[in-house]
Amino acid sequence: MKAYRVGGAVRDRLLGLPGGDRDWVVVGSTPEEMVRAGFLPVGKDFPVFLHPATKEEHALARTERKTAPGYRGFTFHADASVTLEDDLARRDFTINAIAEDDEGVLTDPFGGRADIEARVLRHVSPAFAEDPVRILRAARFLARFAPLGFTVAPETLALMRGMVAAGEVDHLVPERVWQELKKALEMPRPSAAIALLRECGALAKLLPEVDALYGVPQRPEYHPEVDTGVHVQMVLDMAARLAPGDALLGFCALTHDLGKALTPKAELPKHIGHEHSGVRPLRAVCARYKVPAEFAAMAEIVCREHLNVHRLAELRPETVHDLIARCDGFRKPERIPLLALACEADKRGRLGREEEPYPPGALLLRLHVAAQAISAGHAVANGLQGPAVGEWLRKARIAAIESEKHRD
Ligand SMILES: Nc1ncnc2c1ncn2[C@@H]1O[C@H](COP(=O)(O)OP(=O)(O)OP(=O)(O)O)[C@@H](O)[C@H]1O
Repeated sequence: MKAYRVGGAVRDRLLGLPGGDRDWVVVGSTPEEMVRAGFLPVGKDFPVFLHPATKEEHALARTERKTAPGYRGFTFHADASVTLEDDLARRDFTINAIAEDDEGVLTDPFGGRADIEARVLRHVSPAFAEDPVRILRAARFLARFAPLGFTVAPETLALMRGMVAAGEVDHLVPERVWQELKKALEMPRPSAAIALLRECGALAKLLPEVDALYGVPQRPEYHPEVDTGVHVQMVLDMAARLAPGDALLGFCALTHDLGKALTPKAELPKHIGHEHSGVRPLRAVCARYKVPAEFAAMAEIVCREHLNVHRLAELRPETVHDLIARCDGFRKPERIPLLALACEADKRGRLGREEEPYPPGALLLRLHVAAQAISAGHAVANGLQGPAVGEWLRKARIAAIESEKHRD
């Protein structure tokens, strides 16, 4: 038996990025032999084992055969006769289909190294079209590597378009879409993922609410980029810049303006009430992909409140209090910094406004901290009970917001 490093670890090293030896492929072995050698079996669908000492994943070299539509319709074949090249041939992108042995010798039958140098994401073989998840993986890898100059090979984009046209993405299960989308939102340039999904037609199928934002104009004095889809892409990248790797913020950025696609044509380029009309499509997205509850709740807060936060300095203290209360920001204080960041990303995700400061963000944090410092314990200490506690608390918090607002 012989083990080779494969996949992301080899790719990242060739790109000069840090990363460990995570994944291995084992050639010329059988499951029984792996177990005899002390490896721990972990794979449900195909033979994957953990190294007894390093706990790194070792998969038996395998081939795969498509048996049904969708990403689940595969049968795998793994025995001692499967070669390294066979295994690399079933992988998604050439840059992920390079193996390295213990002496550092590379096996690269599909030109992965050349594509790393040329910064190209290219599919390994036409079998790419058999698994629609790969469309989402392409989007995720582009969101990750676009800052390094990567683009998608034209023939890969054409293949992806063909897959979408053939209805392949209709077979994707929601969990898998969400998992990949969430990962894309953790990457440094999530806009590249959304743009690629749009280019191949997958966005219209998977997230029609987002796709519908392209071509919707906004007032140029507020939005020099004009197009709402372009704005959302800019907000996504600004969010990734403000809080790298934060998918929750990324999801808020992606969905904050969904209401703008619903503005009646006669009202354009104004979008009066979009913060309310956006809630319905947002809920539809969350239901479709079983988005985690806190993602759904936070995205709804950002959708509803972003205009209020932008004009926070003009709001009366009781209005600020009620805004924080609507976010449940006294019981879940971590929501308020996130709201502030999302609103900052919205304001700075505009053409030519990227480096502008965002004073409402810091103000919201200050007012929240001041109000949060007053607790029910203070009311009880003052001898209050029952509903009087809540009333006292609201008044005391409003007063705290007022005095904090006038502090400087
Ligand atoms: N759906 C798929 N189709 C084809 N090959 C795949 C697929 N999923 C994973 N692979 C292969 O398995 C390897 C490991 O997959 P994984 O999802 O861990 O990504 P990775 O390339 O290691 O990147 P990361 O650094 O994000 O882990 C990939 O590099 C690729 O060769």
